[in-house]
Amino acid sequence: LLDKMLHKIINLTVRDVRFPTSLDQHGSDAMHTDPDYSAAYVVLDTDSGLTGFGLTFTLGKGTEIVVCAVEALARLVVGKCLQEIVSDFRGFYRLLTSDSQMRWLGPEKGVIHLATAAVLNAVWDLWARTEGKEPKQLVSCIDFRYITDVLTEEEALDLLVKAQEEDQMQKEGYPAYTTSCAWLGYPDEQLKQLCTDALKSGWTRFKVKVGADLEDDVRRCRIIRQMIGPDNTLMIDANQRWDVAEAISWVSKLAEFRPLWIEEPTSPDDILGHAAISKALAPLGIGVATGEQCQNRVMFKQFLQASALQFVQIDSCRLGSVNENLAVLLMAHKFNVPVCPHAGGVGLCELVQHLILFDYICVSADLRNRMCEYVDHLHEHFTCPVVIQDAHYMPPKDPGYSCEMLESTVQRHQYPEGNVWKNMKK
Ligand SMILES: C[C@H](O)[C@@H](O)CC(=O)C(=O)O
Ligand SMILES: [Mg+2]
Repeated sequence: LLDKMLHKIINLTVRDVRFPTSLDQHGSDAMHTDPDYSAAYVVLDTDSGLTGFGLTFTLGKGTEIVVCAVEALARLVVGKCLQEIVSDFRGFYRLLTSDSQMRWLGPEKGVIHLATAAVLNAVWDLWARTEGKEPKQLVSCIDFRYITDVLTEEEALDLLVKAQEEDQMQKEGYPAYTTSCAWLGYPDEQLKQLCTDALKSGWTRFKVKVGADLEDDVRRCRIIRQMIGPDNTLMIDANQRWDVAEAISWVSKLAEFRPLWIEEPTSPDDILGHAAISKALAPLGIGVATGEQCQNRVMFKQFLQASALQFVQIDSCRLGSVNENLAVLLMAHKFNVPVCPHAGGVGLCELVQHLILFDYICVSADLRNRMCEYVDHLHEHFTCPVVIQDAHYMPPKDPGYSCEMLESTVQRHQYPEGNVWKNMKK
């Protein structure tokens, strides 16, 4: 019955929801030393009673700006029927990203693109609650504008129908790595304890934050490499801290710990810089990973064309939702570069698990050098939190895009009026 309904969107609400994670240094890195994991949280109500939930991730301050941007987009959404949107999803994506006045705020980058992600994530959630999708329908969601020189609609369809590997995911899940042991602000004792716990729970892949102080990095990488042993996997993440030459020399000094990748060594916009770093570090067996702050599919296209990354880190809230991430997954496949999604934030694990499962089942059918990030924070605030078993993401069972928060959480954490914030000086 739900499939037959038009689901007219009659209301969009957006709220500023913040979690005081900085108090415990969760999520801290060399550039973001005190993040309060936060979200602009969108709810779409329809006349049928079906509700869609979406969010985009922020670090606390400034979430109110994203909320304003979502409010500015609301008039393009409210009054539309879900069927009308999804029957020309590419057109709807363009409507949001190419409004002739608002596109000046981007286009397809920055706050306005984060807002687009929040709204479109809610639309995908709504759609996912109603029905299954065919490859052709999915390809029709992608805006190929600016990327047809590397990927056409026909090619995309061809790539999509080839892979079909669902059973293995249902049984074993998708491999994950953890970042939660080694945020930059954690003292060594905490790092050791978390690492011990993680090893006991079956984790074999670990990411460490680096980039603030070389001596600290050497000490922390030594601790973690000793604890995890020679066969487990280590990655390092500098969150854009260095210039190009500095990145090369700093990472060379950490090469003895055999990191698989250095993540975000320099400005996320510096494609040629990443290419130079990739070239310099290749002989050391260290790849470059980036993407969590890569603005759009066009940047990803150029990163791939320039061989500037060896691991594509898509982000469910930075790009224009599933629509734009589909384009990136397909381009990465074409360039034979593995996708390892970013998930360090609130709700990102919940969202991105869908994208990486889709990538495996419908695009890549390949697990070599592939894993999805996991962070162990704030899952209890979601109605359908991720399920991790033996360091693998198990496929979600509930319909939707998994980012509905408990209403009690939203009320308590709403900024600045929720109880969590009312009495806190921030
Ligand atoms: C500020 C965030 O926690 C960031 O450090 C996350 C990140 O870089 C990652 O998970 O990777
Ligand atoms: Mg990172």
